[in-house]
Amino acid sequence: MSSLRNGPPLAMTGYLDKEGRKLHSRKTRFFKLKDSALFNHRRKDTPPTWGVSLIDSRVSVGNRGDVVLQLFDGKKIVVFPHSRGEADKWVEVLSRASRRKIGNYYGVTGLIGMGSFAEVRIGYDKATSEAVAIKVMKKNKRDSELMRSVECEMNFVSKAVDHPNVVRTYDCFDTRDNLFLVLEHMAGGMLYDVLAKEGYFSEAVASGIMRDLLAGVACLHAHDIVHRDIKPENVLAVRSTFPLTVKVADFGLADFVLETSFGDKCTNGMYGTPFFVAPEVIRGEPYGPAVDCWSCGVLLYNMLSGTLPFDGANIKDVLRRVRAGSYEMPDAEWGEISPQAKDLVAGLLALDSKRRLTAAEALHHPWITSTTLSSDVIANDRSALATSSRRARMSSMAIDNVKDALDLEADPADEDALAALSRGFDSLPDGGGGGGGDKRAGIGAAAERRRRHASVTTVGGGGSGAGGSASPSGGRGPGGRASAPAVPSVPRPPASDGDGGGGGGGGGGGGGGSRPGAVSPRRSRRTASAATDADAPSRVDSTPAGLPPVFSVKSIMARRAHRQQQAAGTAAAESMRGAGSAAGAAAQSRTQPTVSYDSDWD
Ligand SMILES: Nc1ncnc2c1ncn2[C@@H]1O[C@H](COP(=O)(O)OP(=O)(O)OP(=O)(O)O)[C@@H](O)[C@H]1O
Repeated sequence: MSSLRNGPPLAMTGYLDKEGRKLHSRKTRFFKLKDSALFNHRRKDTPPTWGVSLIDSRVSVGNRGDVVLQLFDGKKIVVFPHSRGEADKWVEVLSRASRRKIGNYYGVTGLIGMGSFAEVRIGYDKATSEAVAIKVMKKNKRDSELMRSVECEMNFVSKAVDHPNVVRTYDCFDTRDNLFLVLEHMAGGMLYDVLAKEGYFSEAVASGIMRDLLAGVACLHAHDIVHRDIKPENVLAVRSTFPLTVKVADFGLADFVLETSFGDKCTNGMYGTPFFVAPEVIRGEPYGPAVDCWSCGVLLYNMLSGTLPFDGANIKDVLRRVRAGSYEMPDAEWGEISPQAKDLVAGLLALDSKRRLTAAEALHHPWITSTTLSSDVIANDRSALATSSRRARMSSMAIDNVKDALDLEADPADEDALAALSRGFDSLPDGGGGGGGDKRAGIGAAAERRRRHASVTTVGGGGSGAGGSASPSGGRGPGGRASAPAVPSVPRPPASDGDGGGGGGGGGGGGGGSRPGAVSPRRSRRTASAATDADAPSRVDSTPAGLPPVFSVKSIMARRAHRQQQAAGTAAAESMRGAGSAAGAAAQSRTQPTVSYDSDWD
């Protein structure tokens, strides 16, 4: 935390004798200072009985060896430290706490956007006038998810990660009611909004973006941090002009990996976004940094083709496909894409996390290191990328329920619950970003694709890396390279708009340039199979042998609870219908601008 501009959040604890307000009797209490908030505990190990904000308070030393705190709202607290030295320390740190007001250092101008747990504002550093982004999380102790997110962000800040591809945290102010993170302002906004506006771009552009992303992820992993939520919305662009520089953002799900007795590094918990989540997370296994590499693979697949590798009619379907790890590379979208690019996708989407490329390995992949990638635009229209990003975001709300849905699978009595879940998923908005609601990158697109394309390459599934048959790079379907859709022959120049991000605009034209003939070395560590199959989604639905069963005591309890909720006619099914899940409803209510923190600024 030492790299923060105005110092790390303050921390101090100790027993003090507190003088009662009326009778002036003294009681020994444990006090905990957390940046600008002071908490009173009966004992060290009991929860706080009260907490006050010290911002704008006055701290003085009384003539009885006491420390007097005059709070901004007029209240007075008198405490007696147990020694003179202790008193000096408390006075010093409490005085600093009284000045830990974000408004003393940063000004705020407008709203950039709202996340599930935070709102992000644009602001400026009062000392330098430099633009900053200020993420405000309003603490709500009853919202355990939110509090966990606050904790993750704080833990991340404590690691003081400093890397050109990780969004910098300049400052952190932890008040009684809010957490303020002052971040490097990413003027380009969300990567996918920039790409969607561009519509068509080359492998060279995509490779540069992946290099940045992988470098950021590799740095996190080197610090033993697993991001756990790598998805398009969490990849931000420095500017919206090309060449793009992107950085990893949002550490609200980040966790530290622990060394297991087997020497593996792992964490656990059900987190992520269905389209981007790794199979080991769905299987409820302990997992590690490899989950981020999987998500990078999904993102790369999506960025190159404009479609998602694991798609389906509902979330359950999507997760089933993720769990099977089998995806297709239809020639219509992939025919034009180089074998090296496909090889990297396959390396990152290896079902077996131990055989998956690490971020550091991926950085050395020929498609990333090559300086001769084609700068001809790929004929896939990616103006719907922002749309797919938004849908992924909405669906992230439902993941806990989806786990239950997977568990419910075998029980016909729960069909209603599943139907409700599917309805919730299907009712997710298509989003409006960019190219006029092209659903190709969204839910249900897989089925549509299968209908349209007779020639596909199927990768993964039953046992990646099991011994290397054809690599996906070489495993084209019998139809060979499909001809690209007709597009204007002149490549579009890169957008030259100003900073500030942008909603996804229309696609625009693109040049269907020829690919360089280079062929990458094939990875031998995964299995790939070519197949021609226009209408056989079931192939990817089978769970590979060796996966643990999804039934658990927890799932049985969840199912029972679900039934009880249904019987009582309560919220579960309704909220799933409305927002994708019960969690969705809670998250939805969070999207209202509720943060009130005037006293911290003024
Ligand atoms: N450093 C930044 N610079 C510019 N914009 C940012 C920055 N950080 C976040 N944003 C934008 O602010 C908005 C909210 O971001 P936030 O990280 O809270 O949530 P999210 O990633 O969109 O969603 P969630 O937390 O629900 O996954 C997003 O539009 C995001 O692009």
